[in-house]
Amino acid sequence: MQIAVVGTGYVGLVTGVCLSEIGHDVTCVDIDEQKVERMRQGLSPIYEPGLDELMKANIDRGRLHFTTNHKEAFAGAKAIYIAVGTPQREDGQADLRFVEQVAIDIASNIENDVVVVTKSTVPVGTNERVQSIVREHLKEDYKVHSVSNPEFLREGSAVKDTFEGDRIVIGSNNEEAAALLEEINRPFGIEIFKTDIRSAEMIKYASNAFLATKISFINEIANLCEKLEADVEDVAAGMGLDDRIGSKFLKAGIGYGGSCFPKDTSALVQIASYVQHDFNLLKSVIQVNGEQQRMLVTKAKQRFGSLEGKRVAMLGLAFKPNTDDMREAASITLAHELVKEGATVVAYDPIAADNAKKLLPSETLYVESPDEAIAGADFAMIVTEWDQVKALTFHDYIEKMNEPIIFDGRNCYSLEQAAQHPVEYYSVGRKNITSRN
Ligand SMILES: NC(=O)C1=CN([C@@H]2O[C@H](COP(=O)(O)OP(=O)(O)OC[C@H]3O[C@@H](n4cnc5c(N)ncnc54)[C@H](O)[C@@H]3O)[C@@H](O)[C@H]2O)C=CC1
Ligand SMILES: O=C(O)[C@H]1O[C@H](OP(=O)(O)OP(=O)(O)OC[C@H]2O[C@@H](n3ccc(=O)[nH]c3=O)[C@H](O)[C@@H]2O)[C@H](O)[C@@H](O)[C@@H]1O
Repeated sequence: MQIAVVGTGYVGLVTGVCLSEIGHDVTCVDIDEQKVERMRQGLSPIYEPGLDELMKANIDRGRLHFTTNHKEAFAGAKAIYIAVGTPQREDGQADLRFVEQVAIDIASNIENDVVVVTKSTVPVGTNERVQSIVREHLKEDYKVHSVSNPEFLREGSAVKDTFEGDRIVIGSNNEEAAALLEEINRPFGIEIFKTDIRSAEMIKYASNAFLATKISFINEIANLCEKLEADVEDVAAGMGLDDRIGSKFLKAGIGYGGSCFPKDTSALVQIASYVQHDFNLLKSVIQVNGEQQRMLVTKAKQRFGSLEGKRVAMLGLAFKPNTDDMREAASITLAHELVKEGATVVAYDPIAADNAKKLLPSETLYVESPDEAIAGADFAMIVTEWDQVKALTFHDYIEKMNEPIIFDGRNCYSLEQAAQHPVEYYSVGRKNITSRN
């Protein structure tokens, strides 16, 4: 089937590429000319394992095209996917400017009936608004129906998640439009869950809010474990054995970052407030996360008193491994706090360093390897659990650092290992190892 995808970020590009892989003829359109030029050559503008190969293969098969021209992209398309950003506005609301612009782009450029599929994460009621905007701006009488088809992929495993997702949600108030979406998605072989438009929109926010809640919950338990001398890794493992709880998303750490949990939790608090609902639970989840993101600096200040003049190895910058995405990464808060306290930050990340340069303090120094980062450092902070970071041994820290003092925000090492070495090791929700001889 002929399909157009508007927006080629993490979601749009992965969606477009995967739809072409299952046999559809896909044209991706973006307003960013440089990006489109790169993609035409088979080069992905984002780091996502497996994406480049699929992109090249489908360009070669003639099933995947890129353009900056909306009319060209929409010509003959039966479905047009909206996958543009819905960033957070200052007041916490989702900014729908880009989605609304695409609705106008669709109305101005289509020359046949279409189903408009919203992949972007949008507040309840937005699909109906998109449909009205398109219909309002149409110059000819084409049939246009909206379908909500929220996306659940994770960055870093986006391609795998698209082919092996747990469900595909189709929210529609029109049977024909829903049937078209089912037909498009059937080759994925993933369970399809059909519902009305508003419930589909809510499923996306509720899912992200629930996962964020799980993370803040385990982080609060971790903070309690530290005070009560329990071990959060064992607590999470013991809890996770209960099927009703499940073991996933119970990893304590320095809080959630990324382009979605922070913005979607704030947006849901705002959505609730429009209907005079005070979403207290979610407000606490957000507050706990803010405190958790600063936790490593709090611990370092407790240990040293002043951080003035300290050289800090910051190991990992991205909000999680396998992505170059720096949006809402804890490293941003941590680096700014460290510089404010008078410390020098020496940062390492295998792929996010270029993106980080726009967000971290200008005083930050960047190095090419974890070894260079820890060389001569007064303490190390593990922010992202990259394999390259986990490959550092306690022997490396002892040999290369000024003092082997490690604040691990991701619980990368076992306490048993730490206890066998003359290091100071502070992790999350576990006892401190401070027996240095
Ligand atoms: N990043 C993620 O892992 C996930 C994101 N989402 C949601 O998907 C949506 C997209 O997110 P990302 O892919 O991260 O966004 P992004 O910000 O990486 O990419 C958006 C793209 O849309 C393009 N664009 C903006 N206006 C346009 C227009 N009028 N015509 C053509 N292109 C236009 C931009 O140039 C940009 O390339 C958001 O609503 C997000 O919440 C949902 C699930 C996962
Ligand atoms: O709406 C979205 O954009 C996406 O948001 C998340 O995906 P993503 O942000 O890519 O990454 P996750 O793997 O969920 O991690 C988010 C953050 O939570 C943290 N996290 C995750 C799991 C955990 O147990 N503990 C924990 O601290 C990670 O370190 C990271 O900072 C969801 O997992 C996706 O289903 C969703 O589609």
